[in-house]
Amino acid sequence: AFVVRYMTKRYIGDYDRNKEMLYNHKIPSPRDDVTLEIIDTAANDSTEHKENHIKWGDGFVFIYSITDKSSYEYACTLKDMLVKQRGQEIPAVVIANKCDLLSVRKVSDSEGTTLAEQLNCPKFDVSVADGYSGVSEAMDELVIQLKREFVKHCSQAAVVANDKTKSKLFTFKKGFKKRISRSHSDTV
Ligand SMILES: Nc1nc2c(ncn2[C@@H]2O[C@H](COP(=O)(O)OP(=O)(O)OP(=O)(O)O)[C@@H](O)[C@H]2O)c(=O)[nH]1
Repeated sequence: AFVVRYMTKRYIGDYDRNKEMLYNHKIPSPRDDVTLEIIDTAANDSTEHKENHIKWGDGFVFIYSITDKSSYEYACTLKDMLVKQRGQEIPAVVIANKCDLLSVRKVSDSEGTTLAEQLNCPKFDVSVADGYSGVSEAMDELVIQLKREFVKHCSQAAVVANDKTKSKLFTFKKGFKKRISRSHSDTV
């Protein structure tokens, strides 16, 4: 429901929880359009499948329902897997969903905050059923983190490429010096 709300602004409340879905979502931008590939994971994924998703993803949305403790515990299990495989510095957001149902809350606000702290990421209280704004705000934040990570990655790659060029030049210089000194001693 969260992904479809984000992509279409509409609320559709009935999905097969055991079906994995892959969506493409284009975000128009004045400079370059960005296309997000979003996997809505299935509830019955095997451990291997989950690990593959963790390897594949550039960013992660951890959604739980505030009315369902087991959904929170499941999000915590996935958080442990993510941190173990990829560390804590991965773009992520935590979504405490179903905030229209506060009267039947089963997961406290501080539990949600703890999860977000462990992922070093922000938490958003939303109701997918009630509206689009909370959903888009959370996804905008994730996209900002993804872009930041992308820029960091590009500049690191540029530094590595620059270092490689420098070390090639250094080898060349050394070789050149040797050759010069050898030819110098030949003539003396
Ligand atoms: N009241 C309320 N119901 C919601 C909200 N978001 C989703 N639901 C309902 O919660 C159920 C599960 O939503 P899904 O989007 O299918 O969530 P899921 O995690 O893929 O599926 P489950 O594992 O079945 O919870 C559906 O019946 C939705 O209509 C919300 O913000 N408020």
